[in-house]
Amino acid sequence: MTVKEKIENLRAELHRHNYNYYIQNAPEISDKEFDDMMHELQNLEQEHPEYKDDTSPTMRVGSDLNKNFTQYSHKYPMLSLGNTYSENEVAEFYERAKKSLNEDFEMCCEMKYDGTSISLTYEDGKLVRAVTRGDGEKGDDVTDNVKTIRSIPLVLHGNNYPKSFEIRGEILMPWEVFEELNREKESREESLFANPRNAASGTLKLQNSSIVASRKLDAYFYYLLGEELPYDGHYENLQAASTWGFKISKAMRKCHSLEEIFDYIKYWDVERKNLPVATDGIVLKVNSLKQQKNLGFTAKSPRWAIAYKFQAERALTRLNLVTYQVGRTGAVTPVANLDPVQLSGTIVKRASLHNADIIDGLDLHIGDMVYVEKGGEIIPKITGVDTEARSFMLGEKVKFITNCPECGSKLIRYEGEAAHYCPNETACPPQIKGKIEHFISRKAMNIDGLGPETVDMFYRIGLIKNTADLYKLTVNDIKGLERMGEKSAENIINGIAQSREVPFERVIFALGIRFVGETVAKKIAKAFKNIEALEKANSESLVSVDEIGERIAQSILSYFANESNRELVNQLKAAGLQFQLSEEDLSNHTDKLAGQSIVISGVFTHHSRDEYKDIIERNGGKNVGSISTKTSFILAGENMGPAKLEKANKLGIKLMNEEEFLDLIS
Ligand SMILES: NC(=O)c1ccc[n+]([C@@H]2O[C@H](COP(=O)([O-])OP(=O)(O)OC[C@H]3O[C@@H](n4cnc5c(N)ncnc54)[C@H](O)[C@@H]3O)[C@@H](O)[C@H]2O)c1
Ligand SMILES: [Zn+2]
Repeated sequence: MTVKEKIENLRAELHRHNYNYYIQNAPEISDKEFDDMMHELQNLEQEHPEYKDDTSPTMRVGSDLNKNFTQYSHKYPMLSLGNTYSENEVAEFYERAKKSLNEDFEMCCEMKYDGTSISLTYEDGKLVRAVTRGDGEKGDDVTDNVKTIRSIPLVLHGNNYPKSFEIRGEILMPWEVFEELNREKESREESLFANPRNAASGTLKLQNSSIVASRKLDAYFYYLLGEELPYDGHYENLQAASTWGFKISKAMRKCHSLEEIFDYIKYWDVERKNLPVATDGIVLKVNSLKQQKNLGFTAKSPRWAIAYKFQAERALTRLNLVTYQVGRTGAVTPVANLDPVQLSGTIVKRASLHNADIIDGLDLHIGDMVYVEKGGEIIPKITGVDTEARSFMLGEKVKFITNCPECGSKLIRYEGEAAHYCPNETACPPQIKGKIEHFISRKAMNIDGLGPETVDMFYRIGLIKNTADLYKLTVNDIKGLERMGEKSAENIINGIAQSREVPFERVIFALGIRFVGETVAKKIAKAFKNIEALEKANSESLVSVDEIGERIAQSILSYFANESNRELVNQLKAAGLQFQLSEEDLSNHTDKLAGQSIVISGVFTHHSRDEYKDIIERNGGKNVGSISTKTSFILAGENMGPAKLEKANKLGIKLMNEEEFLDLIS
């Protein structure tokens, strides 16, 4: 590989990881791995200025911009921080500042909170706007969501705050809330958040502020900006801000020597484990704003600050075996079986290896001594191999299996996906069981009294082979089976019978077509109205439905192209399930708002907000959370927020009152 290719590869990889991290909130690699790659690229670019490129990930802040929000330009750019994992580089940073300033200075040390950054603007003591970092130049306006965070003051205390200022800080999801949220997600078989930071930034970008409110976010503030701040000292300004009602960390301290700085680092590396929120390092800032100005900025970060990041806690242990799990979707996950080892308070015996690329990247061998890290995840993972510890006793190189461990089918890998899949959807045991479990789950057919264990048992003893078999069961078939009395048997059979009334959209969801979640199922039900029309749909008619792209369309097509899926649908139809919209649904639906994006704001008299949301959907419109150029109109009640009103005026978006709206759809 030439240097140029190496640089291009690194750039492409870093762009991809930025996207996974900031937009998808689902990183594939650890922060340390990301930072190491970034440093490698920085070094190469420095040695080879001939390959300079302004779009390189080294030149810009990773972007969280999301098309569902209105964007707002920052008055002062929101940058990242230079970071290091080495104490030597902290010392070098300190010496550089000392030399450039050439006068006395103080260094403010503070915790590096690991959440997502936010900029708040206050005017006359009131919160007027909350904007994410975005790409550093402009961010997403998330004011409505931020207003639900209780520790953020909407109105300031006292009266000695500047008339207009900006304050920046970190929005965080406390550990406790994060763990609870992931437990809930796990029980619903949804993918988990990798860490509280991704959970916080994902939550902040939700369209529904009431869900944001239920997630109990918190926030700490660490920069005050404006033309008329009370002090020249960063530390002093923040102490003032705490009297106005902002949450300012008690862990801030001004240091006057490198020794004091290292004491601070040592102390907090241990003590931070007792904090209720995640931290990933220490931030050092030259305290005087005047001196900060003298030191200035690079394209991406200030020269007067640096982040020292803590190493994630890790343990070293032996890899004994790699086993493979087949999930409900057929995805195959490699699992490392380890010599038990103590890590952050628990004993770890197994760790995820994610996919074949990760295994190859580690050059993993059986018997290797491997590093295990937890990094906020529920399942720990392997982050490295101690190659020095290899001896002649080393076992075989780990090779990803080629056939399904459950049914023997040859595994496949979809274009652009990291995972291997077993394609034998209709006969691979964990996939069948998984399909049935999904089918009976609460958001699908919601069959009372029937849980995964019972389904597992029915399958094991050959009572059911697919979801349609459920509808053939009788009380006599199942009473007397493992822990199954007459009463529970009747319950189950009743529950199954009642599920015949479950509406079409949930039946579609229950089929478990890849990529067809609850929302997509709803859209499909509305668009096609019955299963026959859906079976006949082609790629064109599918992608013309809102929120359905190529990937989902392909998946639906290949589902119905499969003979045994069509056969199953026929059996379910014969069993009496709802395979068309109800009369009521059909008569209630119109296309009057088709293609329109509508924002609801204010208080209403004729219907509640939720009723209006429903009315909009039933008439083919789309509810959106915040105003943008794509908004068709605003359904405006009384007391619409001033920020929203201003934005609507600025973008020239029409306001419609309740009566006008009801006229429109009547
Ligand atoms: N794992 C991955 O795939 C992946 C991908 C992209 C980025 N990342 C991680 O994200 C980092 C880049 O993110 P980033 O640009 O937000 O940088 P960063 O998180 O390393 O540091 C900058 C941020 O720190 C926050 N911060 C917390 N406490 C602070 C304080 N007291 N004072 C000032 N700022 C404080 C601010 O939000 C600021 O934007 C990378 O270094 C990497 O570790 C990981
Ligand atoms: Zn299989």
